Amino acid sequence: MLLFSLLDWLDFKSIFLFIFVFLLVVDFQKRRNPPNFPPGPWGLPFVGNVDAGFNHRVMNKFGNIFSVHWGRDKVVVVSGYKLAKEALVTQGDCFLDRNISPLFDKVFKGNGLSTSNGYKWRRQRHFSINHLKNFGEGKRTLELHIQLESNFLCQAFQQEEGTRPFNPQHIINNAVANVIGSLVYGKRFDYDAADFQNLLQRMQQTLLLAGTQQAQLYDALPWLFQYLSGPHEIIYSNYGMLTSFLKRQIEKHKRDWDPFNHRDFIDAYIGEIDKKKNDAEAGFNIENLVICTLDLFEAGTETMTTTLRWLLLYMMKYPEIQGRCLQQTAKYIFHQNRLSVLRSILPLNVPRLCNKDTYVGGYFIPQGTTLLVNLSSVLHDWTMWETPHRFNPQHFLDENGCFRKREAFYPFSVGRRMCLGEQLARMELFLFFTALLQRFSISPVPGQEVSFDTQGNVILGPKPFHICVKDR
Ligand code: HEM
Repeated sequence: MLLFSLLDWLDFKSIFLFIFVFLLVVDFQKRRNPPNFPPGPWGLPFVGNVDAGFNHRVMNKFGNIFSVHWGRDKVVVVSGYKLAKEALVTQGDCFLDRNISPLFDKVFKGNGLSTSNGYKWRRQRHFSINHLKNFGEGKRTLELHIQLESNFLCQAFQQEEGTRPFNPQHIINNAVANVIGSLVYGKRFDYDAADFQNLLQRMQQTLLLAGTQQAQLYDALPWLFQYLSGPHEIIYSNYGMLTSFLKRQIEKHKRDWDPFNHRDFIDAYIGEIDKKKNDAEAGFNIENLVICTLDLFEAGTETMTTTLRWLLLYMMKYPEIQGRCLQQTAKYIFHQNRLSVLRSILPLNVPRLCNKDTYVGGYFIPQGTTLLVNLSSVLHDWTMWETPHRFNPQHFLDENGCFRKREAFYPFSVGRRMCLGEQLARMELFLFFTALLQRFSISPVPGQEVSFDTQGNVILGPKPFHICVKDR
């Protein structure tokens, strides 16, 4: 009896061992790189180089081009101005598509602006850029919205004025969300509206969780991790809330839609659904409208909040630069609306997928490879900047104090898939920043060092901090 059970057990053990070895061999075969593929560090079986510590900061030590494995994907990472430009501009057409991770694919399903590809992406992007232009530069209404919102922002700072330190994050977040909200669904929310605050906090939480090691593991082995608990559950519940909020806005717009008066993005998009009803491939439908609005809302809120928070930190750290900004109505930092803060808040671009065999930096990149560009490394490239690791507004000024354009200014990325909201972002940063600076002097909490410690992997923000403001 005992012998039989032992044999049974041995059998089970050997079958298990056989399957494990077999899977290891398959995994090894799958990971074998073609000749002249960029070299890279060895990763663990099945999950590859998934590691929360493996972010843009440690990437530099592997050289300007290297490869890693992230679960199912072979990923090539390029750094430095020369290679980033080659990949994003010269070879840009080979890397036009996005590689959407399983975690996000479940929500976006090939829709939206940052997560669609091919003809659908081209039509959606073209429509959105036109819309931003008409509401922004053309009609000037967007500028008015921003100015109106900057009054609310200053009022909120005013309430905190004096010696009481406060964390400006949620006020700024609400202000920038209101700008994108006025553009997308034509509405702003007060800074003490609890439901809206909750929504914004969930959006922040989602981006922080998306950069964690557990989220990377989900992407490496989605078939396993979808049955286990982890951050993906919170991420999906947050997206559920966000999309319900946007669906409610869309429903309201549908009810009182007027073909002769398009107040915002949703109105214009509903009109486009009708115009494009014979072109299903272009993807103009309500499902896609939800995802496009989600995309604009997400892409245009946390990025802006984080940049403005960095600006406040730099102003506190360098009071003499704050003084010079004020004298020159902030043109010292923002000449011709150009953001000259040497920080890449999105250290890596949104992953691209190679759509045909090509070469970058002499290395072979086969179709199907994922490309990541280390944008942060371009902003810290020794060959392009005089003092790449110092906050130095002189980088953008010539010897006569006039603005000079810099080739390696890549925070919005470059090429056909670069940031769609760059013009809006520049206008908004300029107007918010100058409004705050003209009204208040900004200083650190007495006795506290200004810290540039960061948090987040997807968006690189400062850790929460407090400021003191005083009426000028
Ligand atoms: C300081 C502010 C911002 C920064 C630094 C920034 C940066 C970026 C970067 C690096 C990308 C990825 C480009 C690539 O893959 O090569 C991107 C994409 C995108 N951004 Fe921004 N962004 C900012 C503000 C905004 C705003 C305000 C909007 C909304 C209007 C926006 C909408 C988008 C969209 C929709 C995409 C996806 C574009 C596509 O895939 O075709 N961004 N942004």
